[in-house]
Amino acid sequence: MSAAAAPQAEPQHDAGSPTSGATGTERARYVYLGPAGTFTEAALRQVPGTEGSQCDPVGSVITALAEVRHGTADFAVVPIENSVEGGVTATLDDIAADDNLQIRREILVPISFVLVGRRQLELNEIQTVSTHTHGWAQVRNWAAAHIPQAEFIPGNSTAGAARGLLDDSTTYDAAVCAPLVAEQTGLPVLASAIEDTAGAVTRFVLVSRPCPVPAPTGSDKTTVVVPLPEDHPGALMDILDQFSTRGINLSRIESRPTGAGLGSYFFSIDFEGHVAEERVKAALAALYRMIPGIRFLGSYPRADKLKYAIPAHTRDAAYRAGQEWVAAIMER
Ligand SMILES: O=C(O)C(=O)C[C@]1(C(=O)O)C=C[C@@H](O)C=C1
Repeated sequence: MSAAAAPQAEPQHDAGSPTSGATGTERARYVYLGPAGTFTEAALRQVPGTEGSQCDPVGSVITALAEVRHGTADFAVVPIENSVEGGVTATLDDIAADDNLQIRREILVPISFVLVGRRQLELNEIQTVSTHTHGWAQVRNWAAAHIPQAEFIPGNSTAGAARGLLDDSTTYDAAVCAPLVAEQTGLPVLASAIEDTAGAVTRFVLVSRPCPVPAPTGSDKTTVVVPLPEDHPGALMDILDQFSTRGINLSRIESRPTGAGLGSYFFSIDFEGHVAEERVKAALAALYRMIPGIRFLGSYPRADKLKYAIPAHTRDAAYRAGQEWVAAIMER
């Protein structure tokens, strides 16, 4: 099926999809980085159709993606990018590892943190504080100013760190988490709105096994993974050229080590546009000719529904006009 002809596959309609792993009578199973109260759960709750579905917390991003790969879950919601701290490397690396996953939609969650304690404590009494490393990175200036004596203990998630305080055997004094977790647990809030950057946002993605690409909405994003070719001077410039020459705007590009050795990298790239657009097809085909190891991770609707401008000479109509002109020459 061509991408353009593919139906708009909203996740709530996926239960009957042969690629979703669930049949028409089964409920789809969603997994997310838990426990209850993580920002990832807040992202999951924004996905239409999750209300009547089985939604299970798991211990890590890697576990969530593995469940989808192995077909024990239909969908995973995982964090991919934070407006302050950048890419979530566990997600970027794992999602790029093979062709068994596809991004179906993106979800944006505003981020604000509170400091909760095992009991009511003065800030200068806190010796140890736990949270997710990405959470810590977003409050580190506040921590340096207000609890400089506190040692950071990395946790699997913000909510996991906070819920750990309910356990008598936990040794740390405080945790950084979402305000909702303080409400859910009743843990005392020692400080509020402690994020270093007001208005921070984390971007999450809903991931399934590969399936037909949803139809373009006119406000879409595409994610690809491009290995950095060896012995190709100017490779990055040549990669970027494929986008710029076709008027395609990148919204994220990050280089990540492949793990195969020093100097071995791949680029994780998001750009504005949908694989059904002629300019995007042309760019992807050109990249494939240059770097056959390129991976397509999905075209999906933008969460902010922002319409982007497509330069006139790279619109589908312009591509068609060009193709017709060449065809007319061949028919002379
Ligand atoms: O620990 C959580 O609550 C998460 O959902 C993970 C996560 C992340 O990986 O960035 C999500 C949003 C916040 O930026 C901090 C942590």
